[in-house]
Amino acid sequence: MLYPQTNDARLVFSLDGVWDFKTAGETDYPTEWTSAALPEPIPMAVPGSYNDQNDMTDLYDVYGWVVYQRTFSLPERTIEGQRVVLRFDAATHAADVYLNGEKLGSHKGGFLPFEFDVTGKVKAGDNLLAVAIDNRINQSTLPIGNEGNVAFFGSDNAGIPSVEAGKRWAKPQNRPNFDFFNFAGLNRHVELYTTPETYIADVAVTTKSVTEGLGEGETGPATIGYEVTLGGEFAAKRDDHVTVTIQDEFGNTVATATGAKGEITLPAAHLWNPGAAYLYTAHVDLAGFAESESDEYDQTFGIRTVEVKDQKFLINGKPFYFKGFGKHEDSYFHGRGTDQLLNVKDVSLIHWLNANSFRTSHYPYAENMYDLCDREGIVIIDETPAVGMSWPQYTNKPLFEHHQQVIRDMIARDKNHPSVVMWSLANEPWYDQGGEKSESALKYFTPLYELAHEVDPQNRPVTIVCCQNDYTKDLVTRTMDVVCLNRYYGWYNLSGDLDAACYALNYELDWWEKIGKPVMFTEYGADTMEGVHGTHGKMWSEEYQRDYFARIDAEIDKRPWFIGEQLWNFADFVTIQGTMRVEGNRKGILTRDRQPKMAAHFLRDRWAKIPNFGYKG
Ligand SMILES: CCCCCC[C@@H]1NC[C@@H](O)[C@H](O)[C@H]1C(=O)O
Repeated sequence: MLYPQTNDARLVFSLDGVWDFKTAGETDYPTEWTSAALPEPIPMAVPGSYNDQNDMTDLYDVYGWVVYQRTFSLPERTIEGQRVVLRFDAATHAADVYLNGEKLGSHKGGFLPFEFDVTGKVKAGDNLLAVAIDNRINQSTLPIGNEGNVAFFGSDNAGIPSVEAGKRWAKPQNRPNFDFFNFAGLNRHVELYTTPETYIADVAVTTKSVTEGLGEGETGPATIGYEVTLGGEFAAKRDDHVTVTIQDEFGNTVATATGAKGEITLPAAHLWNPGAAYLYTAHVDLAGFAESESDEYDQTFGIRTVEVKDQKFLINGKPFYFKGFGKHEDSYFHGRGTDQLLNVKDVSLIHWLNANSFRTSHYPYAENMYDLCDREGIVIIDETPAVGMSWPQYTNKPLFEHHQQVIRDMIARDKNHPSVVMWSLANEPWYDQGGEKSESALKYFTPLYELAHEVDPQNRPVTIVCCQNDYTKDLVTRTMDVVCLNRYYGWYNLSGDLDAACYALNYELDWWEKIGKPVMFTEYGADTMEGVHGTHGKMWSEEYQRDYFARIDAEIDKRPWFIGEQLWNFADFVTIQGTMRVEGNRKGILTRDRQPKMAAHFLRDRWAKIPNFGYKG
């Protein structure tokens, strides 16, 4: 799905700003709110989660529907004879969309874009846009919500009559089976855009071959593939009207081709590398017989290959070592709302830390973060919102079909980003119960692994991120291209005892050595309250977090097939309230307002000495 672009053939109108907002019911919303002005609305900024924007009411406890509304006006000359599309970069978690009182449709899933063709429905002059959003999560949504009364890390004294009576009496709430706050609403940009009636619907660029072993700044022959998909009335007859011009990062034309699909060899290609990005632009031109069939689109891309081979993760044929973290889209006031300034600051902190990568835990992030990483040479593991799953889900057919759609949509959106080097199907699905439960997980995830490989034009590696589990009974993780481990030896188990933690880690790594796959950490860490210290750092102290990484890293350094260390987490982040969380999860090596804890300085020094390539030979 192409990101909206303004050019000679297209126009983009942002619908961001302050909308009207009102909370509605648990299971529905008043129909009249979709076609007439909201009664006594409150202001709500878009993009942004609604939860933290108003202190007159507790929007952290919303369970069910809210309604956003705004009017907008368009001049006749900009929409006449054009295709007009209404696009949501995301709406969390489910949305019903109405334009001038007519329901355009619905969308399920809170982290990927969706759009409606509103040609002939949007009018010159004033239009009323109403969006109803449901924040409920359950056993059939991604992410997963518990349908009982306890969330992930929630506490309970089940069985006590008074407690059970209180649970029955309590007002319904979301019970996330995941460890991040369920921020909701119009978290990302909303826009209208126009295209000609026959238009460029999609562009896919792949790297077919490169000259391996090039040093930084060196060039060599490379071949790329491209495929342009057209849409609209005359799409089927216009493939030969497509021209593709490849421009280097200075805008100079370095190659051209005609036809909707083909290969182009550049004799002196600059490769995209971690820490040394180089972006080209594929300028796609559709020259129809009339203006209504003439379109253009600029698609940036990077020339690089990705491959798993001999227990190594190769980028442009060189063994890459992941240095980084799991992150969250999480910040004061914005909640999960997209914030380009924070993205720019976080990327500067990734550089400051001498890191080179992160995982989009635990959902696809906003597109502008991937664009930033493309230009900054930062590597991304792109993850679906499948977090909190366990064996009842593995036979849930509607959920499986939704998971398939999420994988298709995520890859369709992110396929051209050179920063994206691997897809993660899920985070910490519980699947080590053995027997038919472990088998049911394998039956669920194997087709998803195959689907990701099938729908990705670049055929990148595919993984799944497994939690601290009985790895001998986990039949799924070992089938992935890369084994991604979330391990908390010394925190959630063998707590405070780093000697025993290292022993146990090596005990498990000896087992993985026999599996013959590349292995990396996608999570390891310790909750840390900034300002807590000790001469013999105990848990929650800054010294313990530093010692934790120092000790564990010394062990993984001994394993040549251990290809990366992504710790948990880049920064502190908000979760549900509970006995295990103090204003959220404190495993950040940075505080939520991005100040470094002691471990950040240790890691910055460690990672300064670890090269992007060849660290393990
Ligand atoms: C009992 C072992 C469970 C370990 C689970 C560790 C969790 N992984 C997923 C992340 O979203 C959580 O924040 C992390 C944690 O709790 O800090």
